[in-house]
Amino acid sequence: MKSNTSSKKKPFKLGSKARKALKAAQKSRASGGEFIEEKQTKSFRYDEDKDEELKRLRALYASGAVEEGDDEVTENNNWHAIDVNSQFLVGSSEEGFVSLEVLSLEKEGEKDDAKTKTTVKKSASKNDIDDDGSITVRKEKEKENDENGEKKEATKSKASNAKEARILKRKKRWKEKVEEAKKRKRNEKDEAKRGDGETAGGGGGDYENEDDDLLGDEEDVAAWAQYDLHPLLLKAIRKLRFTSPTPIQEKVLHPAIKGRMDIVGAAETGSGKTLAFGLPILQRLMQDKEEEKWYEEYADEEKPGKGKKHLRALIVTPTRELALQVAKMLADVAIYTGIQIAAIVGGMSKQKQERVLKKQPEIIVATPGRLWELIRDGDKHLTSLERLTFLTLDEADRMVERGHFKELESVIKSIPEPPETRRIARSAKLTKRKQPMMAATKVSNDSKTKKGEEEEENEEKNDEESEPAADNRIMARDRQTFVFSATLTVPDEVKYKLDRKKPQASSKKVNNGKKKDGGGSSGVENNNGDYENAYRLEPPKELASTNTMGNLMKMVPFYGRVKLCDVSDSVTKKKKDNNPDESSSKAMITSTTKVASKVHESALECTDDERDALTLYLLSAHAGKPSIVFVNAISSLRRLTALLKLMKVNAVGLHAGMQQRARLKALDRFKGNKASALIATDVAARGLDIKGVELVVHYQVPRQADAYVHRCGRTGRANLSGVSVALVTPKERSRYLAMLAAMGRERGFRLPPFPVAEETVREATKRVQLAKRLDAIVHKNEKKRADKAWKKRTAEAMDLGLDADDDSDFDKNSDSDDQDVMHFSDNEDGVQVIEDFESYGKHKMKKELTQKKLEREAELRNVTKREISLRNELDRLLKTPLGAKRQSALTSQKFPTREGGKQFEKTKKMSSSFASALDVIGLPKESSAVGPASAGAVAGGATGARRMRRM
Ligand SMILES: Nc1ncnc2c1ncn2[C@@H]1O[C@H](COP(=O)(O)OP(=O)(O)OP(=O)(O)O)[C@@H](O)[C@H]1O
Repeated sequence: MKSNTSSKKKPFKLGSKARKALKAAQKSRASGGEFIEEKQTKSFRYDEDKDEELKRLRALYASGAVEEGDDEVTENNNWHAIDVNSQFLVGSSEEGFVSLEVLSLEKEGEKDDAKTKTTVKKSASKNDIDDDGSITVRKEKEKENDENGEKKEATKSKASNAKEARILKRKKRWKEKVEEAKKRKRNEKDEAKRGDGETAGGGGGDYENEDDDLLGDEEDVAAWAQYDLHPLLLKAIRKLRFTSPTPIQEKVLHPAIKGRMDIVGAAETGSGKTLAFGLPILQRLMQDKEEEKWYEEYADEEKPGKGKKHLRALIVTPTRELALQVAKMLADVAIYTGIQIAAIVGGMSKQKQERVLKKQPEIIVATPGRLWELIRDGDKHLTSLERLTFLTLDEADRMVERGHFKELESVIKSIPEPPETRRIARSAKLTKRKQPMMAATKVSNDSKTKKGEEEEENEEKNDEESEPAADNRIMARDRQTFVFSATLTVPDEVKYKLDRKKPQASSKKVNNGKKKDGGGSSGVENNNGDYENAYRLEPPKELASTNTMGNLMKMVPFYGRVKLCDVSDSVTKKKKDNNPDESSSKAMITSTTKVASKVHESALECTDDERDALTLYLLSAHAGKPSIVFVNAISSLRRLTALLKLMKVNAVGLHAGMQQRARLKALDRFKGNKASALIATDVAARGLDIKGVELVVHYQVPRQADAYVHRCGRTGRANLSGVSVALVTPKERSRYLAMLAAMGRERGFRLPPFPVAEETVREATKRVQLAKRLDAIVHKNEKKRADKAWKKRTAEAMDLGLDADDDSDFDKNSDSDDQDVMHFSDNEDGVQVIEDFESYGKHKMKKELTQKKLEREAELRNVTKREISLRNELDRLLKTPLGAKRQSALTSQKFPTREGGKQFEKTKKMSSSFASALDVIGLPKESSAVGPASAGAVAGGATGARRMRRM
């Protein structure tokens, strides 16, 4: 519809409502209308053909991209769609003026015949609609006092009231529908999540139709804008409430996403490394999806490899639980994208995992053992790695340890070299061009949103021609390698490889179409400060066979420029600051071990016997909240867990010797607050992200400093505080000191002592002693019961035909008896056979067993009595909470270092932050109080501070 040209314009006075209306009309004018004045009526003639926004909306609708309820797509500054159906697009303005637009829209093809009709109406209660498509702006009737005008107003207002009522009714209906649809979508999503435990990942990537309640407030994720992340990733980030990137993410995302560089990254535990390598992967996959769409829409040819789902990213982690956690984290971020992520770990059904692999997930997070097993078995998805774009080693330093290295090496060897591609910014451009669709919420009234195809083609040509040299001219292998850990060391021999003067053999520079051999660094490196640590590594010709970190670094194929990202706030960094001449690469990533800054470390000197009591003391002080106790051996774990359970501590064990199902169940119980203490070996030391853990106890000093750092890292994560307490016996002292030295701590540095109430510790000791006695009996009885069951089964298998009574004889047979009777060995088939049985004779055996019957039954009865009485005694003690009877501070007899404390000035220096950290873990105020008075006994008298002997 063409606009009427304006008649002469007269100045007029408007009320506040009308002024508002006028403002809106003027805005609309900018998008294609014209303000006119007719008699007493000030009208805005609306020329919809000139309205770019309207055109865009119509095109969206015609293409089927917009459906009812998709107001997120059609929203703009002036108004947003409130209803879309086959006939009408109804919009309302936030300004309150253009309250309604009824646009009849045609599907493509019908365009020529159908007429588009637009009616825009005043928003105030007395709105006017002009059938010719004009917006009418009126002065308020009372103020105008024009008779004719009044008459007109009256008529119009009647008509408009009726219409308004209809519109309101329609609005209401629409709102209900939208709510219903949203609810349905949410339910569907929840169900999909519950139902598909095998592969995690987003649900379809149809972002135009996504639930819109998460979009809108761009402020929440504004800090991420610099990385041009795909809107669906941003949407998930916003949902996760990650308002800004963490330091390691800040450092990594630019070079990894925009520079497509390889990354060697070190950052303290709990600092968000998973997303530092996860986001570049997801972003690239989304870019590729956009590119595929572009090919579909614009290009004559099909995108190479289209239709096939390839494995695009392989992430290897040292433990199964970590693999599952990483997969879950990525799935959370990929929730809206349709990207499929699967975890392939040992201890779970291989068949099930093969089924998962048949779905061809784009991202796999795996442990090396099972991964190699499946590759060796020739799994199709895992052996078609020609499009593998990302190889990530999480906790890389752990990979070089025993048990992982060989398998990892085999996996890496099995990955073919990636194809060489020209690195161009095309995908980025495509993404940019498609952004209006993806981020339609951000679309402004900019009239450039839609371009003719010809125009686009030209633009693309120009783009490519005018592409910045650095982006357009590098031939690069299309694979990025990420190596991450909190405790990463790159030895000098490997750093030598990072010599910037060595160009990568497979890299070629393309300069204005002419290929040149890469010579020197100048052309290769980006002068942008972001990439100041950019290096190229030669891909290794021979893979290393010995398991050192250096060899891992040699074994890992770096095909592109490598960026070293170290935000571990290391000692070596300080060294670097003092020596600015030193190459940054050489100074960084040498920081082996650094405990996360939010973890308050402490130590407690104790004897072997005291370990259990102190552990009980610490767990009780922190009762009800999740704590982790790390032990060095499975046997210690079993004993301690049983002991704690007897003392009514809700403890659960986790170690590598457990069935995978039991491992996951234990972890689930702990995560779900069904157990308050996790007793674990170092299998749980790395990577596990368990919310709310505030206390980590090192029951024994770990064998390596990096294990200590990772153990500590289970608390103090994501900017929260936590406390670590290392129990150190005299025997462990040298290991403890070596550990401090390995962490770069100054000579003479000791961890601050953890203050304890000695009297309470003694109370704990009493309970522990009782529990130990009880445990010994329970253990013995359990063993007997197990023996009994086993012997019964064996006897049945031998067809001895024992009486019911005879069963008890087996109960009471000692191990030595058993050995006299039978000898078991494995035959070649692994089947147990009984040797010497025939020679012994069934009859003789039966008789012998019967003779011992009475005597052993009596013994069993006694044992049971003892067990019951011990249980009762312990129960009596446990009725009073630990520490409730504490009255005065006493010093330890065994540890002069814990007495008086005058000579231990360090305690005085214990920071107030440590004191408050103790508060965090719930220690009573006086026990956590530190300062001069706490040197032995704090005022109030209840606390004796244990402290480490100066060594
Ligand atoms: N940008 C962010 N903002 C807020 N929280 C974040 C952000 N990125 C990650 N997190 C959260 O921080 C926690 C730790 O992240 P992550 O597990 O990736 O740490 P990590 O550095 O890998 O730790 P570790 O070295 O122990 O494996 C997680 O709970 C994660 O959800």
